[in-house]
Amino acid sequence: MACSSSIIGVSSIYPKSPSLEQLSKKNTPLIFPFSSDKTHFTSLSRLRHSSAGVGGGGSAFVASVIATRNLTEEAFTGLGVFDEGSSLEDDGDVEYEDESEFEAAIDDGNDGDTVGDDDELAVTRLGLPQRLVETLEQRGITKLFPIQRAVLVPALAGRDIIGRAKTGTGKTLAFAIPIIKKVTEEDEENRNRLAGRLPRVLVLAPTRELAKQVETEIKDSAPYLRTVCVYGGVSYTLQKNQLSRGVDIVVGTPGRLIDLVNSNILKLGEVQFLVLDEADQMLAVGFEEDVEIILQKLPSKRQSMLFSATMPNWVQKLSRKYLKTPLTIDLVGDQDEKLAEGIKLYAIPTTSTSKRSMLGDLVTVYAKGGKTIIFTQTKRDADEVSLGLTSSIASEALHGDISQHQRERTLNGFRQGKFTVLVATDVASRGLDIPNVDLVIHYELPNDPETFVHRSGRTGRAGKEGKAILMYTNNQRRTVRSLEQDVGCKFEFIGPPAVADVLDASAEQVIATLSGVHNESIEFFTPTAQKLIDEKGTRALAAALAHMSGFSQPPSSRSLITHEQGWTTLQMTRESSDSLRGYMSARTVTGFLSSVYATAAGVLGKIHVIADKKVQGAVFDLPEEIAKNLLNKEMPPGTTITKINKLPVLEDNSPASDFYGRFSNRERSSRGGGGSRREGSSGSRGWGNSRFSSSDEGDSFRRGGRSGGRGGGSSGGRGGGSSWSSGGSRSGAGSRSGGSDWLIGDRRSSSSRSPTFGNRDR
Ligand SMILES: Nc1ncnc2c1ncn2[C@@H]1O[C@H](COP(=O)(O)OP(=O)(O)OP(=O)(O)O)[C@@H](O)[C@H]1O
Repeated sequence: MACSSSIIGVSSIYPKSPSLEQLSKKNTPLIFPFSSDKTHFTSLSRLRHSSAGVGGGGSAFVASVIATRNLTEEAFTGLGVFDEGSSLEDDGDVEYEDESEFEAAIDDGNDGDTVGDDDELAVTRLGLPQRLVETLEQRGITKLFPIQRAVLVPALAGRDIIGRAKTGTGKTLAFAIPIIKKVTEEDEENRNRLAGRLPRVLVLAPTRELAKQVETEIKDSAPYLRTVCVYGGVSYTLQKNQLSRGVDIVVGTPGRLIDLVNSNILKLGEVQFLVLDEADQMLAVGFEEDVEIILQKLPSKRQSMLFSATMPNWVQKLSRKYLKTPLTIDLVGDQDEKLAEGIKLYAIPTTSTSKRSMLGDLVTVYAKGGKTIIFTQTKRDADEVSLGLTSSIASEALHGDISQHQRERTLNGFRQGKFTVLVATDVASRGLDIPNVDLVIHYELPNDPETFVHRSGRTGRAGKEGKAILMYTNNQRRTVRSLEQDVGCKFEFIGPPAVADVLDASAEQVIATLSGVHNESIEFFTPTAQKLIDEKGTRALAAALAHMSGFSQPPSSRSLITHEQGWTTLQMTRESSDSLRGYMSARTVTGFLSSVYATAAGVLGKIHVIADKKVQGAVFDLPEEIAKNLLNKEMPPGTTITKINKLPVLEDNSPASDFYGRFSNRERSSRGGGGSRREGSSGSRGWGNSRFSSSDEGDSFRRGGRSGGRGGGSSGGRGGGSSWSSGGSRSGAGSRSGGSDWLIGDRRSSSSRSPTFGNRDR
């Protein structure tokens, strides 16, 4: 089987596209080493034809022009017009001493005719079948995204491909477009293809939701082809009938596919194209055995494409065994930044009591009425968080204990905007494409950086903007910093939303809600409204707005530290000339309060010292009334006490810790939960190791249980898969394993059921 492979590095796109002919030559080792230390819009890579390569020796240079840091027009610059006639040899055997020399040559040589030409990505200019172009355009897809452009030429040339790109950058169409083109053209040549035809394309996806999504994307792009989606949890009969009527493309999860093959309902003998989507996730949900069984049943003469966020050992083995001289197209590579651009990241310190109470306010202020996905670690938390929110914001839970039918209804309802907050376990973190999700909240730290990337990637898709908020507890601070390093991102550290911001955002949302009220209803209420305005003026409308926002009662004060209602956070600072200058501590605050207002000292809540060494100060909580009294007292000269709306940066006096979500190895081992069906032995917290996702997904639903079975088949130490690309900050301790709540039985959530902020009564 195949042994050598070729790599197209970070967004390696050519000033002149390699020709179909060239890319179809299976032994051409096209090596595009990508540099990690450069802006990828300008970084260049050297292409060196090995002696075994076509074109016989010599060397040429090829630009690695773009990065998928974002999907701006700039990102597309330099892709070059799709040109089947051009070839790498056209660049000649010119040696350049360094990249800048080559860059200059590229600039000179291009004369602006290939670089930066918007039209070069236009779907109308790619030689695609007219029917496909029309449906793509109807869907608003007029230009290819980078991964699609990068895959198109080699895929059309028949190359096997391993692909990787950031979340939401269009990987589905990257494989779908060339396959649809080929299948469509084959049909145009052979108009007598019989009804009852056997599938020519097989797409494997790790979850039902993903399989359905891929099916939809393909059906929407090529409604004239027969595409059937098969997955467990629903009746065979419909799928059987659909298959028996003849099919071009089958998309499915491995478990149900095997069942259909074994019962002779699905025949794979004519499959020409295989796609393995989210291959590493197949491993994480225990599908490796099933996948291999299916691959062994496929005709050996076929084209295969494999998309995977990481390359754990199993995926590497799979590609070596079942792919022929694959071309690797890696648009992420060693880039520091693993997240799709356009996602603004926030981190907020919380406690187990405050996190739930501030959730509603975070959604109100940061999503502003748009769609939000909240990720929890456990199904129980997903249920509880959703239930807790529902009193103020319409929300639904999504996890593996919910029936397939209900899961589909929930997802559809969320897509259609029937409710705005989805609370999900990591079942929804991979691949789900829900348009216009404005906000992702990590209610708990993910189990590893990669889960963080996938969860966050549910927003900011297809070049749009989005926000993600990470909730963490004080002793997870170090992990948050590690996450920044691992993912190559920067968090803006925020505090709980201020009352004024929540009120403003609520009012804005109410205004948006009002614009959706039907005219007939408005007419019905107009006489009463007129009467109220005559009697009370604008206060009548203000009262209605307050009530609709959930604030019939005045918002009560709450702590900026714990978010608890009825508390006020005050700040105490001392002038440096003060005779007591020196280190400010909790004891200093208590002592001071005892001397000026003993009652306050007796009921003091949390105290934190301000981190800035230039400021001698601390913040502390007092019950609302006591705080008011204290503020009315005269202070000794040099000391100031004020009410604050935003926390300053505080000293971290908690013990350092370094672990990811609750079920990262490290934490779970401390609770002795070693009985996971998937024990990750990989030594890295980072990218590229075997993944043992916390996902409670996959056909574990289908099989009605999660014990043993295939997941546990390969015992113990499966880890240590080599990372996808070397270098970077990938080391670290404690890869997670397992992590779904079946591992911990009936653990109760530690979160309290504290009400949401203020006296919201919705
Ligand atoms: N060329 C394009 N122009 C406009 N929209 C596009 C284009 N290609 C894909 N899209 C849209 O972008 C969205 C994201 O695509 P897709 O789900 O394939 O991303 P992905 O890379 O597979 O993401 P993930 O890694 O999260 O699974 C989809 O809604 C898709 O329809």
